[in-house]
Amino acid sequence: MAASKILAAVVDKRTPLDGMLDAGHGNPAYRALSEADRALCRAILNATLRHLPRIDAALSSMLDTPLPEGARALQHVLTTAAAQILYLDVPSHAAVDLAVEQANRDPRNRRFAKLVNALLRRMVRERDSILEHSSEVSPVPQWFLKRLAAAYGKDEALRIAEAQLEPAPIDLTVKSNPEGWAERLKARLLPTGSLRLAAFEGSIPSLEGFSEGEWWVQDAAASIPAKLFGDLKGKRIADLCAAPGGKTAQLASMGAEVIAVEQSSNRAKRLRENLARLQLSAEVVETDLFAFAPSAPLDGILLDAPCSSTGTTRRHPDVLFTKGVSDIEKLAGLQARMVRHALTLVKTGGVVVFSNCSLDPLEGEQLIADLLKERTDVERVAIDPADWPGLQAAINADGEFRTTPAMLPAADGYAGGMDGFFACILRKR
Ligand SMILES: C[S@@+](CC[C@H](N)C(=O)[O-])C[C@H]1O[C@@H](n2cnc3c(N)ncnc32)[C@H](O)[C@@H]1O
Repeated sequence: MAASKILAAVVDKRTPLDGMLDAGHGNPAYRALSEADRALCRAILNATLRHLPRIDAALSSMLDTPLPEGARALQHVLTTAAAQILYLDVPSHAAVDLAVEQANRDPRNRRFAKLVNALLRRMVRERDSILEHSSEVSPVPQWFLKRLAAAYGKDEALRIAEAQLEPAPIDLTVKSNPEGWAERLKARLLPTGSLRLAAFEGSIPSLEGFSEGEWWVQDAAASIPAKLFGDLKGKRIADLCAAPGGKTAQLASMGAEVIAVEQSSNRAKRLRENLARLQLSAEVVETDLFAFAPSAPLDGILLDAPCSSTGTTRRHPDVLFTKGVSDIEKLAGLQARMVRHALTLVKTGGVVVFSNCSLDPLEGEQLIADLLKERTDVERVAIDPADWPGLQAAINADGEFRTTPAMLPAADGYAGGMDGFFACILRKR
């Protein structure tokens, strides 16, 4: 019940999923559920959104005539039931019964209850053949597949789209001794220096080293930008979009004097809490970065800018339904202004590391190419693939990092993939 309502808010109103699944302030239908039902609701929503184009295709191939325009609520009931039948390890008959009950409960949909029953029962019977044919349908919405194909070519676009069907594994960044922690946590040491946990369902805080602040959760790709600074001992660095603080923590543990700038006070609170657990220190400044004025020019800036987040669809499958091309264009414009502002805050010879978790060149390669065309006082410092063994394929011809979920093959029983990230180094001449 809650799942189909929340799905409606994502798909019809473009409401991001995270906020609605917040235990304190989330959607009332979700908050009314028990812990176990909340977990099931999250699993249903993630499976539904991850496979939505394929579920929609399967449902419409089984309907002689499309559902009427006014039956959106019914469509969401069917889609969440189909996700359970096709992609979740839950009893199919319970999913069918619940969907029929939901149709009966809503006066607008009551007349469709028999259809819901027949359609979903057929889906249970034909499950294997539906799944077999599902690969004929793009796993991501067409608008996104088109943008991926234009940027990466058709074959790579499909590999990236397929990779986003897998939930992201959990990666950790450790303060020190990655080999030792890999052994203790039975994790795989990745070429980024991150640790990847084996399939994990427990609670993160119960893992060894969490309460001692020895590590934090951070996708392998997200750990790359801070590492691009090299030696940071004694350097003054501002992290301009800092919360929840994964990169601030890296900069602080690399020995920098860090100013963490964050405009959202809720997120700044989380950043402070995270730093406290990790026993790392940074000056936290709660402000819009455009109003941030350090007392003296800085040695460096990390600008991990707000973006369309299309590189994080493995963990946020709602992104492809809440964001679109106009958001990418708008965010690219904001990032272009942010990076120009960041360049005013560093000293001559200082660097700005620019990064974000978008897969779209408009927010990465293109944005930097436009900046370099316009500014002769800024140069790009090429990242040397020889410094990044195992990640050479993620460094483009211009010396920028471009990771995608299709990179980093699975190995030794550990999942593959990493977030889509763009990162580059700019130096002020
Ligand atoms: C992609 S997240 C940053 C993630 C962070 N760097 C990390 O590694 O944990 C972007 C952050 O920038 C903040 N932000 C967005 N616009 C901002 C602005 N104009 N000034 C300061 N912070 C901003 C958002 O509130 C959000 O916390």
